[in-house]
Order: sequence, then C-alpha cells, then structure tokens
Amino acid sequence: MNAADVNLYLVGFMGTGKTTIGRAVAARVGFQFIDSDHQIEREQAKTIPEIFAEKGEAAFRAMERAFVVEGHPGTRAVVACGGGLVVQPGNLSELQARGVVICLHASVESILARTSRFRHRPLLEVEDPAARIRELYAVRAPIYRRAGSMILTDARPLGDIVNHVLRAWRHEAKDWVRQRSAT
Ligand SMILES: Nc1ncnc2c1ncn2[C@@H]1O[C@H](COP(=O)(O)OP(=O)(O)OP(=O)(O)O)[C@@H](O)[C@H]1O
Ligand SMILES: O=C(O)C1=C[C@@H](O)[C@@H](O)[C@H](O)C1
Ligand SMILES: [Mg+2]
Repeated sequence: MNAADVNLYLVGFMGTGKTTIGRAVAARVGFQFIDSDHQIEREQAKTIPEIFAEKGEAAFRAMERAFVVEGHPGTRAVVACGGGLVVQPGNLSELQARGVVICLHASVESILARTSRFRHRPLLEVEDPAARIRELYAVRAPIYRRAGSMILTDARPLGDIVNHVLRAWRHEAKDWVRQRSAT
C-alpha cells in the first residue's frame, strides 16, 4: 500500500478533539471522515445517551467492537474513535493493523470546559464530572499511552494541531507500510 493512502485513527479521552480535528484533517487530505459514535448512532437510530439508558454500556461496547471489526473502509479514511473504544481488549491492535493510530491528549481542565457545554456523554452525567474525568483518565492513561504518539490539544490554535497531526501521520504511515512489507 502507498503511505499516502494509509488510514488514520484518532483515539483519546472524551473532549480531546478527535471529532473536530479528525474532520479537519480528513478535509485537508480529501479522505473520507468517519466517527464511530456517529456511525453507531445512525445504525441504531438512537443517540448515545439513549443507547446507554436503554441497552446499557456493555451493549454499546459490543457495537463499538462491531464497528472496529467490520464498520469502516480499508483505506483513505480518517476515523475518530469514541473515547472508550480502545479500552476494550483487542480493539487497539485491530486499529493498529489497519492504519496509523494517534492519540489526542488534553488536561482535565480543558476536557471539563469542552465537555460541559453539551450533555451527550453519559459517563460524565454525574455530580462531580471533574472527579469522574480524573478517575477515568487515571484508569485509561496507560492504554492511551500505548496506543500511539500523543498530541496535546490544550490551548493551541486548531490549525496548529491539525498540522501537527498531519506531520505525525505522514511520518508514521511510512513506517507502517515498511513494517507491513517486511512481514
Ligand atoms: N483544540 C481545541 N481548542 C478548543 N476547543 C476545542 C478544541 N478541540 C475541540 N474543541 C471543542 O471541544 C468540544 C469537544 O471536541 P470533540 O467533540 O471534537 O471531542 P472528542 O474527542 O470527539 O470527544 P468524544 O470522545 O466525546 O467524542 C467541541 O465543542 C469542540 O469544538
Ligand atoms: O469515553 C467513553 O467511554 C465514551 C466516549 C464517547 O466518545 C462516547 O463513545 C461515549 O459517550 C463513551
Ligand atoms: Mg467525538
């Protein structure tokens, strides 16, 4: 495969900017943009809060698993992954086999500010969302660190973050192709 066609998967905690950055990066390179949360909502004809309330988190995780295994194209896609998608065993290695994985990162303060504006993240619908973010981030941090190169999205112009992601992706796509052709 040509390095210029390799998929990009954006992973990371809620509110780190996967959807926003992913859409902008896809537009820059003319790739298809896919968001796992949006695709699941479309397929289920329900919002994520409705899925969590009516079917439970475990059912949502099974939908994410199905998305990873069969829900997206082979090449030329930028995929924004739901914040908990790589926490489920096996999903990260599937993504890494299909393209470059980059992890977006942000401080608890930024995440809190960005997620408090909208109420569509059921895991943060608690009395003390800051404590919940710290708690969840602590559990997930080792998994996110393993996922791929980390790009900080705090207090930086969106265009800078997009350029940084593009550079990291281009660089890593060459290694990704090299490794695959060596095996
Ligand atoms: N670099 C940034 N600076 C300021 N605001 C940002 C930045 N990136 C994203 N935002 C804003 O933060 C909010 C959350 O961003 P976004 O929905 O892209 O996050 P996400 O990582 O996709 O979250 P989730 O995992 O819940 O889907 C949005 O309102 C977006 O406009
Ligand atoms: O971090 C998480 O577990 C989640 C993140 C969102 O993208 C959604 O997938 C959902 O709200 C769960
Ligand atoms: Mg998103």
